Amino acid sequence: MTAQILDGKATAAAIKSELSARVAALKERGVTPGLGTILVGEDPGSQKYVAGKHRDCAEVGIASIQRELPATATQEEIEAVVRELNEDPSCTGYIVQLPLPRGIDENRVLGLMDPAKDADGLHPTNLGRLVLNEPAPLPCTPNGIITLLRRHGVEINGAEVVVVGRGVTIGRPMPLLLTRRSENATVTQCHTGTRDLAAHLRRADIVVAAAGVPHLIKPEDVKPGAAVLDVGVSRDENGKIVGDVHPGVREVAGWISPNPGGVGPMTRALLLANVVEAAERAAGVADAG
Ligand SMILES: Nc1nc(=O)c2c([nH]1)NC[C@@H]1CN(c3ccc(C(=O)N[C@@H](CCC(=O)O)C(=O)O)cc3)C=[N+]21
Repeated sequence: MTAQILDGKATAAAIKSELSARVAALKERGVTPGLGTILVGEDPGSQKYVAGKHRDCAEVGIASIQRELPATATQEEIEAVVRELNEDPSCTGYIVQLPLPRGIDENRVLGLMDPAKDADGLHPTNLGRLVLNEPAPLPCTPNGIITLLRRHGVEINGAEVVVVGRGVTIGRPMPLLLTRRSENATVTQCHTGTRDLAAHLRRADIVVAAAGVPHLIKPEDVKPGAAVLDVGVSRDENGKIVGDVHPGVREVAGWISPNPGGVGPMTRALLLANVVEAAERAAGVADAG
């Protein structure tokens, strides 16, 4: 038995086509959603991700606002661009591409963003709203993972989920989404301090592997039929993506997300969804999430 594929590329394409229709409806009311990106430094990976986000925008009719600063930019220079996008009415949502260069206080920069324009769902106010069960833009990767599972009919309600990793973009918010009443999963969070990762993995119906450790999840540790989401992005010596999930897991799991082609495209699609939703809310469109 080989696992069925959680096809992030196809699912993201479907979401983008739904978003295109919502963008067209906004434009008829005279509103064009605009996504801003703030990129600091010349990291080729980050440049590639940001370029991908603007390509997605063009696809669904969202305007692109790109701000680039050199790696030597100061805290004040970065904060000035944040203030500029807060004030810019054509920018309905934006992200600060992470990580920022060493020496920059990342949390301070994120805290200065207008929470109503936070397309990543990582502003402290929005993370707080999530904890308090109040409506807020949702963190894109965790939201993408849940959307990917739902659209493939994988049962989340009552499932035992193991999240591996405790990073701010995935590991920490993922359990917050999964334990909402609408998801109703039981979550175990594992991390580098976990004594016996394999013991937890063996009981999991769903594994979210977001540790950034190549091939951490081994076939012998996965429960047959489980859904396994490979979120890790490491690179081998040729620059090829190596995920957190060992290729042998395909023979044991019931569902697996390829990497690339799984969670990455979903992250980008749900980012666009946050931008469209924020523009709808600002335009007073009912039912904006
Ligand atoms: N403020 C902020 N928000 C982010 O969402 C954010 C960030 N900073 N910093 C970096 C990470 C990384 N990230 C990716 C998104 C999509 C793909 C993606 O679409 N990947 C393609 C393949 C790309 C390739 O081949 O390199 C795929 O998985 O199929 C990858 C990585 C968003 N991040």
